Amino acid sequence: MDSVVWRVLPLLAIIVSFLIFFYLKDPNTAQLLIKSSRDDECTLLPYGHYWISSNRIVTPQGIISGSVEIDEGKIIAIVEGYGKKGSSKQEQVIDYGEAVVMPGLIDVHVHLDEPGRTDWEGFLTGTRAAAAGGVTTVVDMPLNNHPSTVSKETLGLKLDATENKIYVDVGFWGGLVPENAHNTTILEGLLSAGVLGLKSFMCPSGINDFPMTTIDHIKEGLSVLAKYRRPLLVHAEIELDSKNHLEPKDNGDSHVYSTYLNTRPPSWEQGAIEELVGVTKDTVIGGPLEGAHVHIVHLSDSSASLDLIKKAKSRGDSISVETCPHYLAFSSEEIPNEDTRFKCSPPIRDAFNKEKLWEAILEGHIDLLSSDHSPTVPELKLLEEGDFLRAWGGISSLQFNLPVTWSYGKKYGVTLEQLSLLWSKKPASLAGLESKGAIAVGNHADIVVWQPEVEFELNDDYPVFLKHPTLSAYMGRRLSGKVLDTFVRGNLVFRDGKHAPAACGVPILAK
Ligand SMILES: NC(=O)NC(NC(N)=O)C(=O)[O-]
Ligand SMILES: [Zn+2]
Ligand SMILES: [Zn+2]
Repeated sequence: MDSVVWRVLPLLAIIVSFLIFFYLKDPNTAQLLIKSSRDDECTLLPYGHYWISSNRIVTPQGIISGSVEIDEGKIIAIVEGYGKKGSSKQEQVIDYGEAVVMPGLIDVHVHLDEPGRTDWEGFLTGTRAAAAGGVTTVVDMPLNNHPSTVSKETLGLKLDATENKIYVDVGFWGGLVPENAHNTTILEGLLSAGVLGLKSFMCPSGINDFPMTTIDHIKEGLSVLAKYRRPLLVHAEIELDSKNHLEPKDNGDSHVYSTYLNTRPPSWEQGAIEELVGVTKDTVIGGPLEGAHVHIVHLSDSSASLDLIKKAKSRGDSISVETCPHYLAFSSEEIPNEDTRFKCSPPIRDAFNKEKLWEAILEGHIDLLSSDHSPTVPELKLLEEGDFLRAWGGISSLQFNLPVTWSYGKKYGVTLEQLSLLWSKKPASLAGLESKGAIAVGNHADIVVWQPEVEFELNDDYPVFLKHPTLSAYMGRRLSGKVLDTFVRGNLVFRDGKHAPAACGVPILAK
């Protein structure tokens, strides 16, 4: 008898390890570190196999009336025809009626500031805010946390810090800085450790251990990235003229927004993008940098800068661009004196610029949206002093992505399908998340359910989960588009102002 057991045991071990391997292996380009045991605390639902019904489900094939079947965190069927289900068995159905069922938002530009600056934000507060806003995946920027994420070791610190603290899935960009641009071993170490791509600044970042890169550093970075087929995200502003970098006393009243606006003219964006498109010409198919991709973050200038990007795209360069809700919601004319909540770089420009950004979005020249959520502590935002030149630059907005872009976009005719491309499908493809970004069979059940027609006031009674709600430029606004429920890989992580008891988001690493 004993000898039989000893013969069967190794066989069993092999079978079990095969099963574990296939369970953990995600068909994505990027891999999720999925926990092996199902934890009831991860979801507000008492079941894991269920149907979601609605009259407005946004799918890649258009808006349908029907039901989505979810099991074990995945979408396993989509059936057209409201009220119909795929099987006759008694099953759990969540009927949302007229509420919109859309893929969860993927925000590829957030600064969660952990480890090192959890007084600014943090994984816990940041991802709770994300879940409350229907954002099911965020990709965290490599700076504002301390130390910056510029090596395999510093990525390791970030991964450790996520433990039991993330309510949505979180990927990571690594930093391209002069030190690693010149050292392929460090850079490849960082890429092999799983960052989804790199990010660099063409002007000072405001963070000491995240120095800016020149176009030569960028070229070196791109030649490594070409091999990994991952993108480089660039903060594209160049300090062109030192005259623009005046001290407050020389440059008008620092409590007036236009004083700050004049320090960062559109020519700064244009100058940086000119240098970039001089390099992206080599990313065309058959070019020496084929496989590399440049993504311009937070575009504000909708004139010459955008024209350069359009031209580069039309000749086949691998280049894309994002803009952010604050450039689409606000204009410089309406920013009150001393209201430093609106300070960011590149700056929010005039109303004409904003109109042209919307036009570019609707015509498909801007590929995607991101929040560039970049909070700090109220003291550094200088809310009391109201000094635009000395205040921290960064807008706090992660929880409001969907209602803001819907509320301000409606009058330009933005559709639900366009929002879902801009906030889910395109960001997923930039970050290499093949099983996310669309309501499609086989994908992760990452879903937001919301009511576009319901209006609300962002006042002190509104449940805001950001660490420092007072910093957000959206407070006090009336918005439309209320998030009801948020699902992350089938877990109901947020409903009716409440989060699931446990934080069961997972880190996403590139393979
Ligand atoms: N260090 C930052 O967070 N900077 C950010 N600040 C902004 N956008 O004002 C950014 O993304 O450039
Ligand atoms: Zn930036
Ligand atoms: Zn940023």
